[in-house]
Amino acid sequence: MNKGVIYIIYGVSGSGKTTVGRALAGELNIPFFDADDFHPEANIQKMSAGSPLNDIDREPWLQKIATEIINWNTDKGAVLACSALKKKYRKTLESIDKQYVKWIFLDGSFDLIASRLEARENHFFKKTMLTSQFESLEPPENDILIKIDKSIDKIINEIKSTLDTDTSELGLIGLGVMGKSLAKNLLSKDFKLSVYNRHVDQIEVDVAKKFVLEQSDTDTIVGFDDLKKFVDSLAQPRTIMLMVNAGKPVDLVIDELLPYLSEEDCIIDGGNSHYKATLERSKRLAEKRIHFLGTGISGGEEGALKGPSIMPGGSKTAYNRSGKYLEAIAAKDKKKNSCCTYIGPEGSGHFVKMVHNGIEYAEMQLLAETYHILRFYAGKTPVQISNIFNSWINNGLKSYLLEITSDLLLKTEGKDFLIDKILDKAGQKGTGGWSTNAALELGVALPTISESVMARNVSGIKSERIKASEIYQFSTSSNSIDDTSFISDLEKAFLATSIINHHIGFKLLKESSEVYKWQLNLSEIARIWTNGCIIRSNLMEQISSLLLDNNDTSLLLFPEIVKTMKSNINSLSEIVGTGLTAGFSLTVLSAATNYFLTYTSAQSSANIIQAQRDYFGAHTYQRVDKPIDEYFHTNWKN
Ligand SMILES: NC(=O)C1=CN([C@@H]2O[C@H](COP(=O)(O)OP(=O)(O)OC[C@H]3O[C@@H](n4cnc5c(N)ncnc54)[C@H](OP(=O)(O)O)[C@@H]3O)[C@@H](O)[C@H]2O)C=CC1
Ligand SMILES: O=C(CO)[C@H](O)[C@H](O)COP(=O)(O)O
Repeated sequence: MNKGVIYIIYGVSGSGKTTVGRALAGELNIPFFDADDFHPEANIQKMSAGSPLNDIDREPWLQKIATEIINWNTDKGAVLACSALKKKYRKTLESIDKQYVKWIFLDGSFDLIASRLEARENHFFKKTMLTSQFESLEPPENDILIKIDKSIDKIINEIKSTLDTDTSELGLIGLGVMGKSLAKNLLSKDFKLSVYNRHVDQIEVDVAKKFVLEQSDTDTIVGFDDLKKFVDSLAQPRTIMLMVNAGKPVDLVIDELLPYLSEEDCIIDGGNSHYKATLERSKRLAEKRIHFLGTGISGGEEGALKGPSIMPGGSKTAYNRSGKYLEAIAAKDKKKNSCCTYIGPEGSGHFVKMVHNGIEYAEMQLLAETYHILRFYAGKTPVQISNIFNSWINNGLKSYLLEITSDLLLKTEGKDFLIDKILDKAGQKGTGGWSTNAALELGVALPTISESVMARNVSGIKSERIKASEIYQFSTSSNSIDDTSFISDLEKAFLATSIINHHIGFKLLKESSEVYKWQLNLSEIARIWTNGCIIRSNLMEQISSLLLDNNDTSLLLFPEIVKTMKSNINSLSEIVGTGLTAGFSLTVLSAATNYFLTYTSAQSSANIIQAQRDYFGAHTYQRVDKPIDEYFHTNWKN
């Protein structure tokens, strides 16, 4: 482990060493010690009798403190209040490497300190000794000098800003797509930053230093490819943000960091880590008294630069200390509140981000299907489809994903649309699949999201799809259609599916909150998703205000939503029927329709499933005409 810094607040009696020392220790979250508590009894009696101590009296006292300083240095550091008036006393106290000792001298006039001492009661030090203290005082040399004729808050701020001149308040590891944007965002908010990127011979050389040189103001950022120097450049307790790829890289970086960290330091993992991995990391780091904030960040490269949506979960102490950086760089909602909020205990931040991405997967698939049917059933060009999407935006369906899809359709390469040049195999990094696994574990239905994952999987078997299409020779039909009513139905189907998808995503959040006892505030989660993130939309604004009134109700049961669904659901069924008949796969639109029809059916087909289970496996069933806690088995063959 790295060594802790000892901050020694010194000056004559009455200068405020104890008050300032305690406050500074609180700010830095390290222990406070008063040198007076280490006096041998003989010294206390001598001082109480009004006799000044001589250097022989002081020697065992200073030696005892010097030994304590060595101990505190191997732990997480400390703040010490000590008169230390003479240079030789200060030399005795400097029992550890100089770099770990910060001397802070409290400077006040005789009159000011005398008036403060007069106001003191029950203290063994008498005002008459002040003169000898001033006589003994040898002026400080290169120490931090703080004038005490101001409030305690101002004194602490001054000490902190002076200490901060040679340290950064925040460290960021990983200057990839997200790391670079977040670093620029943090700099724009005037935070003092150290950045680190690994060195890989001939591949990754001086990445951080080059990044620093590209910035307009290089005074507030320092770049490193040496991890120890990076850690040493940070103010303690440290806050270090990781923006590296999820999975093994996160553990590798944490393992490399650990030898240099001290207790109370905080690591923020801003990548898309799996929530269970975050839970494990939190436990492992808590054993070393290091805080961990598993933090979902959404907004892509541009969002990270201009203001993402941020979902931190984990140590509340760490959030209280380091959350200010995240809140400052996050996007702002319509009321100018930060789109960053403390989500809940360990793992919850990354769970919420995972569900965000699950909703994102289904919204993307919905847009892909909508584009596909407009292009190949309704025969629209990319430009016409872009215009249709824009008209939907103007009608109130505004969402980031709809906007970028409308935009990307206009991109050309020579005479061609770029969209036609892109291979139809969708990639994925896992968050959609993780959401599906979580839903299976928690027994939640997640059809729109899981079907979007499956659609990406099927898209991946491109060569087999080509072979199958040649064997089956199915053709899609594009009968002459009534443009206006088809596009109007599609718009309604799009809205209905999007509502169903959000209902499904929020149900997963609700169930996780109950099972893991996270007490998720769903309205607040929807609020921080109204800006900065990939799934920001008008619908999210509505969801946030609906959930504000009732955190427990399923979305599809809110009267406002019921009204919207009632006027759109027929169009959804209509579009799915038409599309499937015409030979188009509508994975998410169908999944949403099926979910909705099951969800709104008082009588489902599951009685047949129960009868089958009991028939072949004696799994028992409940009856509609008997109490719910009674189970029955039938001998079906007789
Ligand atoms: N891109 C996006 O839109 C979004 C991404 N995320 C998440 O943010 C995280 C970062 O993503 P992104 O910036 O896009 O990824 P990049 O691939 O652009 O950058 C990854 C960074 O991690 C570093 N890194 C990788 N492995 C190691 C290692 N073993 N030791 C040290 N450093 C390592 C890389 O260093 P080097 O340059 O040396 O390889 C690089 O700086 C991921 O978890 C991602 O899922 C979250 C929201 C949006
Ligand atoms: O988190 C994100 C946005 O919110 C990322 O863009 C995410 O990595 C996209 O996921 P995938 O690559 O699986 O499509």
